[in-house]
Amino acid sequence: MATVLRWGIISTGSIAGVFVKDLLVDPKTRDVHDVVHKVAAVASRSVEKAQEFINKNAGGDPAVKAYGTYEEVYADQDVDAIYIATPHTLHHDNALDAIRAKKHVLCEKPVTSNASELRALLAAAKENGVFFMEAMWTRFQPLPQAVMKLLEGGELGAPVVLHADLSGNFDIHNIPKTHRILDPVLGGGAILDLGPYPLVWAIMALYENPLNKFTPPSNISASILKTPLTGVDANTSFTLTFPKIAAQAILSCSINLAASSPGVTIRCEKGAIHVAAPIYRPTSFKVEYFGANSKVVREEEKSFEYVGHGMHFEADEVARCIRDGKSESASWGHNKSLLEMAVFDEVRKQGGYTLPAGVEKVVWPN
Ligand SMILES: NC(=O)C1=CN([C@@H]2O[C@H](COP(=O)(O)OP(=O)(O)OC[C@H]3O[C@@H](n4cnc5c(N)ncnc54)[C@H](OP(=O)(O)O)[C@@H]3O)[C@@H](O)[C@H]2O)C=CC1
Ligand SMILES: O=C1OC[C@@H](O)[C@H](O)[C@H]1O
Repeated sequence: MATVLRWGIISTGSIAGVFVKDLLVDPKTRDVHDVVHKVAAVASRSVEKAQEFINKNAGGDPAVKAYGTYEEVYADQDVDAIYIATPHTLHHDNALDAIRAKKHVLCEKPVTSNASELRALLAAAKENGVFFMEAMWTRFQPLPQAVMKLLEGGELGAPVVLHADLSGNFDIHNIPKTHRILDPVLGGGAILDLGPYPLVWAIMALYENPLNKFTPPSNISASILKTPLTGVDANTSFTLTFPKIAAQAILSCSINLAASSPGVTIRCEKGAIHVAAPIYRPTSFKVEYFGANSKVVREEEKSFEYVGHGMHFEADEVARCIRDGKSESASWGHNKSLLEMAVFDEVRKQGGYTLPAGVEKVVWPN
């Protein structure tokens, strides 16, 4: 018998719609038979919006409850886990409310505004005995897992330099300054919104490399160009050095440029892997194998297809962890989110990007 996980959805924004549609994809289409997902309730700041969202993304299913406050979904006894998809700077408060109501939580990336907020949430999750995970969906998709397996297999030798970029052209001169990508109150800018993706590739390929033994980067160097429109970071680059495996990650993100492809290149001693954009849900990659003098002697292309957008893989992980009584995922556990937030704190510190007073609910260092 498959385990049924009953979800409560917080917010009716664009990614919440994609997530709900993925929850409703039949798990058998991805050869999953042990867990299934049920959308039990949707909460918005307006009950009409919640109902419209259900009509649009869940076929108007009358079994899905529409709420006009987030508190109602936290209190609903028919909800097991909450998916939080509000703007970044609201994640801490929304997740804390859910945790205090003893709900398991899957919280969109970036999990919080800073590492101190995350530490506070993890303490609350422990105290309340609930599962907590950042929605780092890329980590659970088939292609990144195949790339990790290839790197671990050793045929390409050790990874030496990883390049990863995620850019998106948000048309920043023509959108309102209150748009979440531009508004510092909502944690706007490239690093918090797009930065998680180049970073997750560095974590998967370098930090999680078995020879690295989860040794954190010894050095983080960052540079930020802010937009005069609102002062959020428009173009950010950062490098991480992993001394244990003598490897470096060169990472970048921009909100005023289209994505380039390949978005990730992993250069190893005996070959290279090129991952086609978009790096948050890639569907193809190319492997080059080097011969003498590092000349490419063989190339292979791999592609991946599945029904849905790819957010259901992380949802399956949440369902299995909760079924098994776990407090965190082994694949994207608390330490990896903590590393991510520590890197972003450092990048913002070096680049001089501070959020307005009061936006961060717990302020570093704590
Ligand atoms: N995993 C992924 O691929 C993606 C993840 N994300 C992440 O998801 C989060 C939401 O992004 P996205 O869906 O694009 O955002 P949207 O702006 O589309 O939606 C955010 C929703 O949050 C709710 N909300 C609550 N308070 C506020 C507020 N003060 N200002 C604005 N909205 C508010 C609103 O829903 P309501 O009115 O119903 O309460 C709103 O619709 C971000 O943290 C982002 O990083 C975003 C895109 C892709
Ligand atoms: O998570 C995300 O992935 C895709 C981007 O376009 C989006 O802004 C971001 O939040």
